[in-house]
Amino acid sequence: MIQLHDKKALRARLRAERDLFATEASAAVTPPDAFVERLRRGMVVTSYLPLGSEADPAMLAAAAAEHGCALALPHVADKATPMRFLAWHPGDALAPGPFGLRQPTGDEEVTPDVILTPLVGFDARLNRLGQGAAHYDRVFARYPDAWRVGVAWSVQEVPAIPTEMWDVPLQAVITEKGMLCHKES
Ligand SMILES: Nc1nc2c(c(=O)[nH]1)N(C=O)[C@@H](CNc1ccc(C(=O)N[C@@H](CCC(=O)O)C(=O)O)cc1)CN2
Ligand SMILES: Nc1ncnc2c1ncn2[C@@H]1O[C@H](COP(=O)(O)OP(=O)(O)OP(=O)(O)O)[C@@H](O)[C@H]1O
Repeated sequence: MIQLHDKKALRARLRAERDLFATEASAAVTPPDAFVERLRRGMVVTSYLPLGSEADPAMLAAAAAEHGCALALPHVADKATPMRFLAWHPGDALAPGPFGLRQPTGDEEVTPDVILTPLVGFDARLNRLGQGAAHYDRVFARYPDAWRVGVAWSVQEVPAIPTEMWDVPLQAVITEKGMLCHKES
């Protein structure tokens, strides 16, 4: 049985390590060939705008846009309401949301083909630790056919993330060092 405090303590430790890495390193997440090869014209790719020291997926989103993909960003109302993905074009207006987020102002909900996913921690089996609100866990359950790609700094990898019944693993993780991918996906 996984104790709630295990995840809480791991989250706190990993956020601190991520903050340190972001202040000391001048790393960037660039699009690996294996990511670009999966992009097709007309796909919907959801990105996110980094909070604090999160890895920035901007160059992955730019590669997707160059390959004719449509972009979207997450929109949350609060911790309890399910997250939605709203269409967004680079340069479109953003509005302040909860948790210091900047969010799209439109109301065009889209179905994702590729979900670029922020995370607090991951392991080699591509289990993911998030903010603890289960926003992405619920999205993964709702869109099982979307390609689930985590975006992170390499220092966010740990030997094992405690998993629970509802956790849906990622299929790839892209860091400043490249892409980890599950062979079958
Ligand atoms: N950049 C980004 N956008 C995102 C997420 C995310 O993790 N990162 N989300 C993922 O679900 C959704 C927003 N949900 C969130 C849920 C909880 C917290 C939260 O508890 N934040 C902490 C501080 C986090 C930190 O220091 O890194 C807080 O406010 O105390 C943030 C976002 C959608 N957009
Ligand atoms: N698919 C789901 N539907 C409804 N509730 C869920 C679902 N998945 C998880 N939860 C609830 O959300 C809580 C937080 O889950 P968890 O700690 O795994 O979040 P997380 O994966 O770290 O966060 P996130 O996905 O937002 O980044 C759990 O205690 C669980 O009760």
